[in-house]
Amino acid sequence: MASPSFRPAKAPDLAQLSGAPLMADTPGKVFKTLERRIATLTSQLSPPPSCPPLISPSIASADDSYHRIHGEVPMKEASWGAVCDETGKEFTDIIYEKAVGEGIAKITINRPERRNAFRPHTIKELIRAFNDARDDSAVGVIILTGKGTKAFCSGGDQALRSSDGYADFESFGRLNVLDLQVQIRRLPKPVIAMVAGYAVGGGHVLHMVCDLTIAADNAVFGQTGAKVGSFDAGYGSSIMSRLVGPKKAREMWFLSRFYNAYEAEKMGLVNVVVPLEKLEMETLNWCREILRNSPTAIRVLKSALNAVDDGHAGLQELGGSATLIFYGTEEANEGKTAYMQRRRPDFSKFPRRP
Ligand SMILES: CC(C)(COP(=O)(O)OP(=O)(O)OC[C@H]1O[C@@H](n2cnc3c(N)ncnc32)[C@H](O)[C@@H]1OP(=O)(O)O)[C@@H](O)C(=O)NCCC(=O)NCCSC(=O)CCC(=O)c1ccccc1C(=O)O
Repeated sequence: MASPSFRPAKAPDLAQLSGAPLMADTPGKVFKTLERRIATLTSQLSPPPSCPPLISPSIASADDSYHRIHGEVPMKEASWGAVCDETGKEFTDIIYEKAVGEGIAKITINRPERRNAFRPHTIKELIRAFNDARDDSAVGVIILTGKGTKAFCSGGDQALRSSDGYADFESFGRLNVLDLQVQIRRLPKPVIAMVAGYAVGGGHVLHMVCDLTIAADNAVFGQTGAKVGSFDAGYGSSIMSRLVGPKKAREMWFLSRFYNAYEAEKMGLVNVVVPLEKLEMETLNWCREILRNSPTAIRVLKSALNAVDDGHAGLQELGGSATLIFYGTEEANEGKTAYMQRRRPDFSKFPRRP
């Protein structure tokens, strides 16, 4: 992104400054008045001296012990291995891959001829892939993306929309994308939306429920519901309002406009915008940085960041992580062991910390 530049402060010409009283005054007074007016105009044209630059210099490679110890992650392509479904069959609507030797899974919506619009079957496959990635303890981060460069996802397949949801191979409709949203939100590993092209309608909601969004410079974001007769009154409204603020959220839903990647970044919808050709490399970088960090810290942080907004379900997720950690302690083990040995547990040696 180009660095913002302020217009240089240039001295205004005298014609601008000429006011009737100037001519009648003594030269000393005229000079002082001129000086004051120039100072006022100059202060309006140039940034105040203490104003920090809008883009702060990167400290990613600062020369301090923190950076010397942690260093930078290797910049290299991933080697992807395809994953079949649990019955050994190939997925049809998605591509599911894992990076060889790295804890990264990549799930790609594979309907580029429909701008990666999803049908119920697509969602069922996505749910199965996300379940697998959750259960695989070698996986620490999951990328969600769309096939090709034209679209991340254009929402529900409108050709399959009926009076009770979306119907493909069944005689009744479904809105099963809502189950997928909940699954991503509760999944105890970070999910990163890697967005090239359109992320609109239900596709826009999908990127919003992901933990992070890396956008290519060709990405386009927006809700179309008010134009196509649909709305997401769940996460699609509440998370958006949290991300961009209530006024902007109303604008996005009521007007159904599209926003380019830089506008989306400014609104807080995406974490970073990169050139299209660098999209996957940048996303891999973010994944690798996350993978260097404590998985338990990240698990608890994700549930903590969602807890208030997700109400009881959010607390349950956070509470589940607390129980998981507690089970690993001697104190918890004493309770279980005592039960198994049919004796009274002895918790006396465990501190009652302040
Ligand atoms: C995305 C576009 C802006 C791209 O425009 P363009 O590049 O010009 O391509 P097109 O020529 O329009 O499209 C190529 C091809 O793809 C077909 N297509 C694209 N999008 C869809 C779609 N969503 N459904 C069906 N088909 C689609 C298009 O028809 C073309 O096919 P041809 O055969 O070649 O003609 C533009 O395509 C566009 O505006 N698309 C529609 C975007 C949209 O309105 N999406 C639906 C929003 S509503 C929704 O997603 C609800 C989802 C949902 O299930 C839900 C319900 C209730 C609560 C919550 C949710 C939720 O959160 O998801």
